[in-house]
Amino acid sequence: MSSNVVKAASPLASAVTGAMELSVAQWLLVVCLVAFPLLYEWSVSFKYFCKMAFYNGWILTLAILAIPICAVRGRNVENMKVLRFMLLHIKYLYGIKIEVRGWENFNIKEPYVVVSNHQSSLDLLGMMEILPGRCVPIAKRELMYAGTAGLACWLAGVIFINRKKTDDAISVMTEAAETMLKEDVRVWVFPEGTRNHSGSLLPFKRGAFHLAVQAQVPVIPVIMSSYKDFYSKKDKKFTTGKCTVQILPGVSTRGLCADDVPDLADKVRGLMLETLTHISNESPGKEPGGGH
Ligand SMILES: CCCCCC/C=C\CCCCCCCCCC(=O)SCCNC(=O)CCNC(=O)[C@H](O)C(C)(C)COP(=O)(O)OP(=O)(O)OC[C@H]1O[C@@H](n2cnc3c(N)ncnc32)[C@H](O)[C@@H]1OP(=O)(O)O
Ligand SMILES: CCCCCCCC/C=C\CCCCCCCC(=O)OC[C@@H](O)COP(=O)(O)O
Repeated sequence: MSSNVVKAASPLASAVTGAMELSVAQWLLVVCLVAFPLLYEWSVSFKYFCKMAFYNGWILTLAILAIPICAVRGRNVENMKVLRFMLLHIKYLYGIKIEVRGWENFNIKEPYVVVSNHQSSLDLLGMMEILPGRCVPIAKRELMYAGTAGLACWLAGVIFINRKKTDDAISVMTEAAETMLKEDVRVWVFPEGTRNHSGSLLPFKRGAFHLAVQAQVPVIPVIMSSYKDFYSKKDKKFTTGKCTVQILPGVSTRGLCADDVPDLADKVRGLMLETLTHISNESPGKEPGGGH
C-alpha cells in the first residue's frame, strides 16, 4: 500500500522538482541576460572587476594553448615570441590604443637591459607591443606559481627572483649578466621592484643597473604613460583609452664599475621621470613637440 503511495507521489514529486529546476534555470538566465549587463553598465566598479577577472582568466586560458607549443622547444627564450603573439590582441578586446615612439632606439644588435615603469599587470600589453627579440623579463618568484601562466612564463625563460632573499636575487641577476653575453639575451627589468600607480616613479632598486654594468651593455629606458585616464585600481575604474610608450636612446655603461651604479640609476630615473611627466600630460590628440 505504502509503496503505491510512493509510486503515485513520485511523478508529482518529479514534476515539482522539474519546475523548480526550470525556475532556477530561468532565474539564472534572467541574471545573465538582464541583471549582468545592467550592472555592468551601471556600476563602474562591477565593470572593473569583470574586466580584471576576464583579463586574468583569458591569460590563464591562452597559456593552456601556449604551453604545448612552447614545450616542444623546452625552456627557451624563443618561446617568448609565442607568448607575445598570443597576447598582442588583448589591447583590441579592451579598446586600448598603444602609440609607440622611439622604435629606432631598439635597433642595437647586441644585448641590452630594458628598464621600464611598472603601473599594473596591464603593463603586459605595452610590454608585448614592443618586446624585442630574445628578451626576457625578470619577475617575482610568486608569478611562477600563477598556474598555467606561471608555467608558460617558465617555458619562455622568464627569470624569477626571490625578493625576500636579497642574496639569492643578486646571484640570479649576476648569473643573468653572464647568460646575456653567452646566449645573446636581452633582459627587461622593472627597477621600481613593485607596481606603482602614483603617476610618478618609486625610488629605483639597483639590480638592473648592476646587471648592465656587469655585462657592460647599454640600459634602454622605456616609459609607459600614466593609465590614469582609463584605469585606476583605487577608484575601480577601467574604461577604453590610450597609452603612449616611449623608448629612449640607450645609456652606455661602457667602462663603468659597481661604484658608478648609484649615479647611473639616478641618471636613468631622472630621464624616465621627465619623460613620464611629459607623455602623461599631453592633451589627447596632440602630437609630441606640437603646440604651434
Ligand atoms: C599566451 C599566454 C601567456 C601566459 C602568461 C604570460 C604572462 C607573461 C609573459 C611574460 C611577462 C612577465 C612579466 C612579468 C612582470 C613582473 C614584474 C615583476 O615581478 S616586478 C618585481 C620583481 N622585479 C624586481 O624586483 C626588479 C628590481 N629589483 C632589484 O633590482 C633589486 O635590487 C633586487 C631584487 C636585485 C634586490 O632587491 P632587495 O632585496 O630589495 O635589495 P636592494 O636593497 O635593492 O639591494 C641590496 C644591495 O644589493 C645591491 N645589488 C642589487 N643587485 C645587485 C647585483 N646584481 N650585483 C651586486 N649588487 C647588487 C644593491 O645596489 C644594494 O646595495 P646598495 O649599496 O644599497 O646600493
Ligand atoms: C591555479 C593557480 C591559479 C593562480 C591564479 C593567478 C591569477 C593570475 C593570472 C594571470 C597572470 C597574469 C600575468 C600578468 C603578469 C603581470 C605580473 C605582474 O604585474 O606582477 C606584479 C609584480 O610585477 C609586482 O608585484 P607587486 O606589485 O609587488 O605585488
